[in-house]
Amino acid sequence: MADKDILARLEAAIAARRAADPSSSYVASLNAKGLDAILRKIGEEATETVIASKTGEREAIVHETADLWFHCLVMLSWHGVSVADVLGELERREGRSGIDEKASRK
Ligand SMILES: N=c1c2ncn([C@@H]3O[C@H](COP(=O)(O)OP(=O)(O)OP(=O)(O)O)[C@@H](O)[C@H]3O)c2ncn1[C@@H]1O[C@H](COP(=O)(O)O)[C@@H](O)[C@H]1O
Repeated sequence: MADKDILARLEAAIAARRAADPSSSYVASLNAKGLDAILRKIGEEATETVIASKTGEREAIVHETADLWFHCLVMLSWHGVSVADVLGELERREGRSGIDEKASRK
């Protein structure tokens, strides 16, 4: 079972690598290319996650979802939004049915 603190460690690693040498850091190279490059990768990885899910191959689903989550963390870091902000939003929604939430918006 993986350690749930990996998200916090990965967030710290991404923050630390943003200003590194792009020739030795993928995070730095992506940041150097700019937000559009980060968003393109999220789009690619989201598509690959969908394809993996359609194949039903467990290993591919895990691999592509990890790629997607990683690139979302790079995007959050770009905007200075923390993992805690996103986890806090999920926590805020905890226990409230999506059906009820949607009905309350009408
Ligand atoms: N978790 C990851 C991680 N997941 C995926 N990737 C990289 O994401 C890239 C894009 O994945 P693709 O499958 O699309 O590969 P690709 O087609 O070669 O990529 P492109 O040419 O399209 O950019 C690959 O180079 C992967 O190695 C990651 N790179 C880094 N990390 C973490 O980030 C930390 C800092 O990394 P560096 O900035 O490289 O030091 C690392 O210690 C890791 O913990």
